[in-house]
Amino acid sequence: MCWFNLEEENTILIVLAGTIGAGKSSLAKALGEHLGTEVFYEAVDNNPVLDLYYEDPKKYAFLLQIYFLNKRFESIKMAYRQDNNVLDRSIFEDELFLTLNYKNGNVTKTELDIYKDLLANMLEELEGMPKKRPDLLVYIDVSFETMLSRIAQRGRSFEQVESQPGLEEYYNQVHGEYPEWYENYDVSPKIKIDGDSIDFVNNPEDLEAVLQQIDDRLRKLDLLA
Ligand SMILES: Nc1ncnc2c1ncn2[C@@H]1O[C@H](COP(=O)(O)OP(=O)(O)OP(=O)(O)O)[C@@H](O)[C@H]1O
Ligand SMILES: Nc1nc(=O)c2ncn([C@H]3C[C@H](O)[C@@H](CO)O3)c2[nH]1
Repeated sequence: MCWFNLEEENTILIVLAGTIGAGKSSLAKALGEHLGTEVFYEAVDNNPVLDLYYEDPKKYAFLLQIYFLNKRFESIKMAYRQDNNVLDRSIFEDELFLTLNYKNGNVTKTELDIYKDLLANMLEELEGMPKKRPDLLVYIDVSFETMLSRIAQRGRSFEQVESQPGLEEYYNQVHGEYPEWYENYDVSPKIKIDGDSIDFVNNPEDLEAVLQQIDDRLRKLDLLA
């Protein structure tokens, strides 16, 4: 497999997108192996705010958004500077969570405005970098039922609906935001993967088919030999 980019910098940057539990980290890992390159995972395990947010979203929403924004900015800056890269959720998805937090009364209008200003400022900085945007966004689409079962299967304690029934409505909201977000995403070419029927985690043939689908798209974009 030969990866090369005919564009600026000789690199390929793929970003993964999709709702909670869609399979982004899993596919990012597989793509990283396929590409033979680094994967920038979302900051979850050492995140000092995430579990607090799930306990008390009103208190911690703004802090969590700033935390993720900072981490995502750091990751994409590094990815833009390095060779081929895969990003498990990117800065372009940040506003989706922020807007939902605003709708739910977890951040104030002032916090929303300050955050949006900061995000715009950061995105402007990225425009000044040698590589200006991802080469491809891979969106994993799953049904709400699949989302819930994957969250349960993965088993992060603070995400479990069993211990906090109110979370089901939050997950429904997050899930509901994604179709429009994907339609409106126009920063780079994009591709949608059916994460319900394709088991790229346990079925090697399904994984091969997904990688093939992504390779084909990269070829059409003249990014892959
Ligand atoms: N296509 C799939 N088929 C079967 N199982 C899957 C699939 N995708 C993911 N899973 C499983 O679902 C769970 C969640 O996957 P993963 O952590 O990759 O999701 P994620 O999109 O990165 O989630 P988050 O948004 O919370 O970071 C894991 O247990 C994973 O093994
Ligand atoms: N509120 C909020 N804002 C974000 O920007 C954001 N990004 C990710 N997450 C949550 C979802 C998963 O539980 C977990 C891993 O994706 O982290 C977020 N939560």
